[in-house]
Amino acid sequence: MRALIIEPSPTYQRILSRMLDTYDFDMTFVDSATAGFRAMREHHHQFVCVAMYLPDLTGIEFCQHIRQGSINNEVPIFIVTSESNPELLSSALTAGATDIIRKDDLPRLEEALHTLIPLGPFRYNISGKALYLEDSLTVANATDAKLKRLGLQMDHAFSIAEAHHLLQHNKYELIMTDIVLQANETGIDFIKQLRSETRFQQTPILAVTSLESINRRIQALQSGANDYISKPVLDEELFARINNLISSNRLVEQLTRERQRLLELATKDHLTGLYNRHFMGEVAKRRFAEAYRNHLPLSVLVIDIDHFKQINDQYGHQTGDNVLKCLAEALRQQFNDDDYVARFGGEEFVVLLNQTELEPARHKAALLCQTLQQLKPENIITTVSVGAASLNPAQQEYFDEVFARADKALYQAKQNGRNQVVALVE
Ligand SMILES: Nc1nc2c(ncn2[C@@H]2O[C@H](COP(=O)(O)OP(=O)(O)OP(=O)(O)O)[C@@H](O)[C@H]2O)c(=O)[nH]1
Repeated sequence: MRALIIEPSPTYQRILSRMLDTYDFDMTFVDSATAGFRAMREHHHQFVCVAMYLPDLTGIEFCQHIRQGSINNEVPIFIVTSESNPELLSSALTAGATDIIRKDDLPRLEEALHTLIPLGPFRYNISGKALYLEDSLTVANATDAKLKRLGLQMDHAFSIAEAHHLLQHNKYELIMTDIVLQANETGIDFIKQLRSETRFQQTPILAVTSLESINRRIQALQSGANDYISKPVLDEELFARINNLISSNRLVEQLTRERQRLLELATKDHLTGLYNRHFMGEVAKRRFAEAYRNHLPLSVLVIDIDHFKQINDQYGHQTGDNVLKCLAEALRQQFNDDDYVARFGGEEFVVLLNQTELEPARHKAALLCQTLQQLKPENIITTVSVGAASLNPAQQEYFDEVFARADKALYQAKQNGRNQVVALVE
């Protein structure tokens, strides 16, 4: 952040320097209007303090020159003066001074800065990249300079094809597009194309339109632009609109992530990442109603690790946890995406086998027993017992009933010596 202080008095230069030091400004001190103009041509300053009486001009004349010129003509200018003549002070404001700060009331400058800082681009916490589709290099370069001040890097595309090419290789926080382009292309087409792709549905799009074309602006918004800005573009308006777009999008992204995290917490078992018992219950309700309604087969496997207590006792709880995680991963890989695998608690897992009759379910479970026996998680031979049961198409059965039958089958598998499958019809 740069500040320009035009003050002929070394004493006041020192006072202002001390005061502004806390703001981390890059301060330039000069003692005449001529040197002030030169400094403004050399660098972009975020605000200017100018004394009322300078060796070459008055502060009021300095203001007039800046406001009527083309270099940083919207910069906030504070006239710092001991002058109390109301007419003179009023003419300073008319000339374009942002505010008058009396030298016996310098803390007011700090207050003014506090209200000013929210207006400047430096208050925006923006970073990342923007893409600008614009067929004029001059306009693109000018915009690039503005976006840099805001903290955004800009890639420029002359055509829609070029923009798509850049989009394939870069991630953009913001896409800006001019509406009228060359070769019969329009920004409206580009916006529509972007919005038809899932990955760009959330990306903020800012349309740049000419001031008079109200229809174009409406069309841009209807096509999916989030906002528009009219040419000639005012810096502060551009900064504010870009900031709004990017920060709202970040908020949406943050909420989506948070929602996803809460969903995971509510539906997943934290140790294995498999679905938890609660979620399985909810899914099972829907699956059973659907299967019954459409006369589709549905099976349930209840899987329990054999002698898991011994593993814990012999190798410790942490090793026991690792065995659970390893078996859970194997279960996840063993079944289709359409089958739900859940950790029901402790060392017990449940699988909902979609559109599967009892015999294929039993067969899958037998293969699973073999696979897990060979897995040797943590170098420990681990086996499982499995109970299988299926929805009886003759009766309207619910998950609880089929689960109870599979659990009974599991009990029999344990009784029969473990490491085996028992399937129960009734
Ligand atoms: N490491 C670990 N152990 C668990 C966890 N949840 C439950 N257990 C242990 O799992 C063991 C289950 O023991 P039991 O119900 O007696 O069953 P088992 O030793 O597998 O014997 P069978 O089922 O009859 O073959 C207990 O020692 C529990 O402490 C867990 O999250 N991590």
